[in-house]
Amino acid sequence: MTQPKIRIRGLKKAFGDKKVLDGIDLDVMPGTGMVVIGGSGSGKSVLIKSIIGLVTPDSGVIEIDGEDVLKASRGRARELRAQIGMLFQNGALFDSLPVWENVTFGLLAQNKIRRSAARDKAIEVLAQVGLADNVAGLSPSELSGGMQKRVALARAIASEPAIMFFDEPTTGLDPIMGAVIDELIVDCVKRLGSTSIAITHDMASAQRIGDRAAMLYEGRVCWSGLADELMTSTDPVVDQFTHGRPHGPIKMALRR
Ligand SMILES: Nc1ncnc2c1ncn2[C@@H]1O[C@H](COP(=O)(O)OP(=O)(O)OP(=O)(O)O)[C@@H](O)[C@H]1O
Repeated sequence: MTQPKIRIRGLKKAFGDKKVLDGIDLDVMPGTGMVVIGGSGSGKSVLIKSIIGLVTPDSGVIEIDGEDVLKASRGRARELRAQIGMLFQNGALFDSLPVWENVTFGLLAQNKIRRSAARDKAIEVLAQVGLADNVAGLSPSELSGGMQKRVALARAIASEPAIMFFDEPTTGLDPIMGAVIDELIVDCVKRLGSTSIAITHDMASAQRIGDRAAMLYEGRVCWSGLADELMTSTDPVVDQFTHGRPHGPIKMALRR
């Protein structure tokens, strides 16, 4: 049987008395794309942050290539996590640095590239996301939202990561630019043969970039299946969420 690239079992995380993750089980098979959906505050970001090491879970297992990063030595956990490239929701670009330095930031920080070669490398990666040479010297603040997403994607793929995480990659983009970014994501992931996890609220995007999908609800994966089945699922929670129905099993915490 093929070993999952990422295997999560019984993952729990509470903040104070608030149980955010309450026993997450998830398998992501090598070379496949998993989309994680769920309401605001359902723990999608906490899940991703637990995998990349920004949040320390209370208990559970997070295996990468069959090794539990939560039990591994600090050095080994860092090695396993070094395979991960991340596209943050807001791009997380540094306005104080030109685009080329943003793109090669991780490579320079890990001494994977000489500074003298960084600009050429950035131009090469920028071309893969459809950006011209002259963008390399600009500040991120001079770019449109769509171009910033492309730069952030270029940074995420620069180290050719075996695993890629995308946190709401199309949020804030118009529908056409959203579809263009999704196409770039699918192309990049396919070219690199990477395994991916994407968080999204955009069902069209979920179906474009995901092979499989998992829905978080009440701290657990309440449903998982093919991304193509998201809109036709008869699961009442998935049906309410994907169609944005105001009434159903999901009770929204309304502010008074
Ligand atoms: N460091 C933290 N300290 C305290 N509470 C936190 C912390 N990080 C997350 N939370 C809480 O955990 C819950 C889940 O947050 P998370 O960001 O994972 O939600 P999400 O599903 O990604 O939501 P959204 O779709 O709105 O981005 C929220 O109630 C949030 O307030």
